Amino acid sequence: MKYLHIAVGIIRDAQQRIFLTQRSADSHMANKWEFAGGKLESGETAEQALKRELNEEVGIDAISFLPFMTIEHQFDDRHVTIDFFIVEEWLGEPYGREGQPQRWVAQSELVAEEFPPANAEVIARLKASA
Ligand SMILES: Nc1nc2c([nH]c(=O)n2[C@H]2C[C@H](O)[C@@H](COP(=O)(O)OP(=O)(O)OP(=O)(O)O)O2)c(=O)[nH]1
Ligand SMILES: [Mg+2]
Repeated sequence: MKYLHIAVGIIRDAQQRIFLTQRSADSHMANKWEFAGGKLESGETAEQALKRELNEEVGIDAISFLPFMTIEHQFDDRHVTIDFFIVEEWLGEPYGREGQPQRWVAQSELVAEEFPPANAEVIARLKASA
């Protein structure tokens, strides 16, 4: 079993819209929509990984972010711990820097089925507070 620690950013603008990107067709959870982020590298904190991944994947420099929740999820082939952060201040304009499709969605209109199953509780909490 693989054990992975992931840091992801829920990028939210002043109109309460959230920035999503689509996972590639050849990745785990292929074609699902996600919050940008990825695996912690050795020696990194979740916050450091978050900043690095947001720069690599969506081209922004995160200025301030707050922990939102941590989820443990068992997939068939891996166990993941995901630290979700709300990101509300950044430099630059987010875009799919690795060529991945992107979109902004109103927080109240997020659809849980579009995301990996690990995200269900996070989506429910975001919608409940929208
Ligand atoms: N980024 C992200 N990953 C998620 C979310 N929900 C969820 O279950 N995951 C899972 C999918 C993957 O198994 C893992 C994230 O790994 P990743 O493939 O993005 O890792 P990475 O960016 O470091 O990519 P790589 O270097 O392995 O290509 O977490 C989410 O909302 N965002
Ligand atoms: Mg990633």
